[in-house]
Amino acid sequence: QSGSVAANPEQYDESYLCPVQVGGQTLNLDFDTGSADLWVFSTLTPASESTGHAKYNPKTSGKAKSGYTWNISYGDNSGASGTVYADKVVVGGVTATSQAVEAATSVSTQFMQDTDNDGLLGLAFSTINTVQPQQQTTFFDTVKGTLAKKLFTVDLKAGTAGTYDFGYIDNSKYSGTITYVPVKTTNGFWEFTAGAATANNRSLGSVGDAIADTGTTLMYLPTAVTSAYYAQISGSTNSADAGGYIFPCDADVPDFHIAIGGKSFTVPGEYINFTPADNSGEQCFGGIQPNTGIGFTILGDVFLKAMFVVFDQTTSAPRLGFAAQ
Ligand SMILES: C[C@H](Cc1ccc(C(C)(C)C)cc1)[C@H](NN)c1nnnn1Cc1ccc2c(c1)OCO2
Repeated sequence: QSGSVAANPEQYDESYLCPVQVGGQTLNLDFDTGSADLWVFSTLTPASESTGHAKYNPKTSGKAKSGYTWNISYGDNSGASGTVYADKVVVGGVTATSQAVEAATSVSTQFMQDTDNDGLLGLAFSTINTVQPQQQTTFFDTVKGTLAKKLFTVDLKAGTAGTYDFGYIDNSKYSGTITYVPVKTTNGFWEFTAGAATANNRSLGSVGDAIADTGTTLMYLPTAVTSAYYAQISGSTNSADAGGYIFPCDADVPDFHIAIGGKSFTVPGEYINFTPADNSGEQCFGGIQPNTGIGFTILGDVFLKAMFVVFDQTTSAPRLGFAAQ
């Protein structure tokens, strides 16, 4: 089988939500290549924590996996936990007849507050799934064997709907050729080595080991690369108040170029002029921030929305394919 689902951006492209049928109920989920749990707001989530969210009702067709629990905490200190059901999950027509659906019985305030978000659908490697006593497979791993090709592609866009395609590569969605690089799976992420970064024809240094993470909004780069980039924007500062680098909204924000597999890819400066940093709208928050304290270099949505990316498990060695949109 194969299929395609829309990826709808929230305001400022903070995250992208995709309609998914879970036990026959449609929920808008944040597809996350940087985590491996499919969890949803549910009728088991206290009303005080779930107003405004679509909820999964396991009573309709879910089969309880008794004694199974899950508990996830994300790098931004948000998190959720709950119990586990097996149910039918359909994404863009691709059907998992019995997928582990992790029903939330508790969610952190960040999730309560984002009422567009009805849960996450993890697309990292199942080795980092949090279900106990027995780890469960991601949606992709559950359906992989039934897909025309064991891959999915990600085509996020700036300020408009993109797509996640499962089982095929749509050649109309990218320009030029796809450049493939090997993936290191030991940490459970789609982790690869990126190369030299430049802006205004000046070297910013090497980006190095990085993860392709659709669930992260921004790019979190090595501090040396980040400071070298902002040295090119007059008036930019790393503001503890704002929580990162900001600059005058009318600044000339240079394009960011990154070498992957020997090819150069461009993130337009306008994607890096990310959002107003304050109500005055005078200062703007950068789409590139330092990876301090995160432990990984993360190429999130600001990077991904300039690219067409193939998450490929067609061979025993997973790989990532990159092309310009
Ligand atoms: C943060 C997301 C996971 C998430 C998504 C959405 C949300 C809200 C809907 C409530 C807005 C919270 C959480 C990411 N996914 N791979 C993730 N999950 N675990 N680590 N990361 C990457 C990281 C780690 C640390 C960081 C960060 C990023 O941004 C700022 O500091």
